[in-house]
Amino acid sequence: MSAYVRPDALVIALDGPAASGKGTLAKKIAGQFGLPHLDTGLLYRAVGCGVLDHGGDPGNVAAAIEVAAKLDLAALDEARLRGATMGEAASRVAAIPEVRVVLLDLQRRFAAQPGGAVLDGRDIGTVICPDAKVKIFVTATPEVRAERRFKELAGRGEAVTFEDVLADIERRDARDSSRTTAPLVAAADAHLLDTTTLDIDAAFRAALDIIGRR
Ligand SMILES: Nc1ncnc2c1ncn2[C@@H]1O[C@H](COP(=O)(O)OP(=O)(O)O)[C@@H](O)[C@H]1O
Ligand SMILES: Nc1ccn([C@@H]2O[C@H](COP(=O)(O)OP(=O)(O)O)[C@@H](O)[C@H]2O)c(=O)n1
Repeated sequence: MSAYVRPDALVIALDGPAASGKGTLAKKIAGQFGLPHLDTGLLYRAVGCGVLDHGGDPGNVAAAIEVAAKLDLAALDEARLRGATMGEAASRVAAIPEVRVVLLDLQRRFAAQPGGAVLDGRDIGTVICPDAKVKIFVTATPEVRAERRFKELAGRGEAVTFEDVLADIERRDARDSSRTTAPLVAAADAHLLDTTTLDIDAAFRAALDIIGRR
């Protein structure tokens, strides 16, 4: 069952590949407009993490569905979920169509809050909120994205190399783009925002410009 979104609500959808900067932009946009923000990648990371914690394989359909069905948004351990191994596990459970079905309603209900909401992920503009007022597809070259994620993970004390991070990003992008259900693809009516040569402030200004032109 899909949630009813008021016609005057400002729903903003940001999608894009790993470490393109969509989460950073989504947070800043939500702050600017006083809207709630949902990082939908965290949901898939939490499912992957839950399966791993029970000693399971993220490719195990039954185990992933069971964890997804019991997901508690209030109990997400964000710091842990942002670790490199969780990104890979997330991408594997995210390729299971039944897991996506279980998480669909939760995301739509979040988007249906009275004033609107900002959601970031892979399929927000295409599947979760096809009627979003603004859709932005955030990209950057794989090398620049890997550099950003490498700095982030190294800053958290994770023992990673740039080469490992780049390989992880390319593997996840390929899996996310080629899966049959809700693949990573820009919605036909999304605005493309390439952040390769933009710092966070410049990317934020470009996003505000897109939103202002809606
Ligand atoms: N335009 C940018 N320039 C430089 N670093 C950025 C930019 N946007 C985001 N970052 C940094 O890159 C990393 C990944 O950004 P994040 O917003 O988490 O990406 P995503 O949500 O697309 O995976 C974070 O450490 C963030 O601070
Ligand atoms: N709406 C979404 C969000 C994330 N995901 C999956 O979850 C994984 C982790 O998403 P994320 O947004 O936390 O990853 P990063 O872009 O931050 O690296 C992605 O690689 C996707 O496989 C998805 O399928 N659909």
